[in-house]
Amino acid sequence: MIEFQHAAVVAPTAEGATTILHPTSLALAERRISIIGANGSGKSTLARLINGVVEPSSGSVAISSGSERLDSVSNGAAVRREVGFVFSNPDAQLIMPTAAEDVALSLRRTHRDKRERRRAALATLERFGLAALAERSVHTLSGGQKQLLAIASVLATDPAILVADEPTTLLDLRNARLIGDLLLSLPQQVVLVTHDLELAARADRTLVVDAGRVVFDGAPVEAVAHYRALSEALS
Ligand SMILES: Nc1ncnc2c1ncn2[C@@H]1O[C@H](COP(=O)(O)OP(=O)(O)OP(=O)(O)O)[C@@H](O)[C@H]1O
Repeated sequence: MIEFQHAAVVAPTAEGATTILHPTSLALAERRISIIGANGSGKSTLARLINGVVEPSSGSVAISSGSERLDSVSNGAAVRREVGFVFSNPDAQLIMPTAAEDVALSLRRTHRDKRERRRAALATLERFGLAALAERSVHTLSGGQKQLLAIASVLATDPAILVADEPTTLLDLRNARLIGDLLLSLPQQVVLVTHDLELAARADRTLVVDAGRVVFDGAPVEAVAHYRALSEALS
């Protein structure tokens, strides 16, 4: 479960301070949650609060399971172990020379022994259909393969939650569908920020963000209709 309690984000600007996210309270328990909204509305900020990359200026964000509650600020390191994050551009995430080494890097904490770590990395690649690419330089992979590898690297340590910020934006139709299908079929709780309204509509619950506020929270099909109406009102 992801809990926002009056979480707000205010950023300093030359003119003073600007509110990026107004106080927001949410209890997110559904397995697949999508977040939609216009450019600059605050979706990434909302997503980044979940793993503590962005800290709330007031209020709190926490993940909980059973009686355990991990605050994104005071338990930041533990939260980041439980919340994997995938960006739209896999180049920002893939830092090792080969695919196998990149997955192994994610496993450095959980698998201290080098040979064990490599075995686990290869097993992860196998699980995502990437075994044949294990020794390939990540620079030679296609955009779709890179994104799949970035997701595999994040999921290698089996986080409880996966937050993906526009993971299909840079992909062609086929790869966008492939990655979208994969994300929605994961056993993890998935929070998906996307401009792909078809994909967003396949979630269990959808948040619509507008000008730093969650303006709709509910059934995906109704959320998409709400967002379309908002966009039309502006044009
Ligand atoms: N650290 C910061 N300082 C000042 N302004 C910021 C900061 N971070 C974000 N913003 C502003 O807050 C607003 C929301 O940004 P955010 O990245 O959350 O939007 P978004 O909905 O994810 O947009 P997009 O769809 O374009 O990725 C934007 O106007 C952005 O410029």
